[in-house]
Amino acid sequence: MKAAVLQFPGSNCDRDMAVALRTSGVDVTMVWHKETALPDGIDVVGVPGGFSYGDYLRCGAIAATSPISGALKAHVARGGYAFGICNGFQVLTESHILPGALLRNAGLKYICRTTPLAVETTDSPYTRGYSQGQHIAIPIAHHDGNYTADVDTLDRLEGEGLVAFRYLDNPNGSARNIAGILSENRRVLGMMPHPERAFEAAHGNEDGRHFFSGLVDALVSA
Ligand SMILES: NC(=O)CC[C@H](N)C(=O)O
Repeated sequence: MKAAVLQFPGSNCDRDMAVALRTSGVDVTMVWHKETALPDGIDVVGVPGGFSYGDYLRCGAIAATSPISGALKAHVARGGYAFGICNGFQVLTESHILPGALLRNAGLKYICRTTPLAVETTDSPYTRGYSQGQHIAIPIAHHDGNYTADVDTLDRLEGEGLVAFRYLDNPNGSARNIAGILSENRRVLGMMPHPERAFEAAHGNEDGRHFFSGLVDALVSA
């Protein structure tokens, strides 16, 4: 199984994402933002966390117009798999690959801590490694994690079971406690918490491991 991990100037979770994927058995190629094509035979694209382009304009807004973003949009339009963590989620909403937007945290502060989540659906490659309703603890580190969308979109996401994760403590003011969502075809996921930072014993928490092992199981059997 092959993955591409995108790298923008200011990405800082790209190597963590690659380590989590590689440790899960995935062949990973790092792809610089100036590339206009993804490597051949890619099964999934990872859009990592960080501060792409210094968070200028809005988090993820400039990355959404970078050369590689055209290839990402084409990959998703073809039904390809992709996931964005934190700044990656912001890139996916700014690219209009996923609906809604990530606003400044309600408390106006950067928050860096581990937060409890509920797994809202197991019907996706990213969440199938968990059980329905399972409570997990995953680190967050962001200042713009306050998920918002219009009421119709929020109703649709909930009605179609496209909310992947919900905060149990809503640290940032997100609408309906949403921490992560899926695309309509369930092949694209965006989430603010960082499963790659809770991946191995040295992290003191391995709750993020099943995100990657579930993805590998799903795509190997796809
Ligand atoms: N860890 C991250 O990816 C942070 C995303 C973004 N820079 C924010 O602070 O909201």
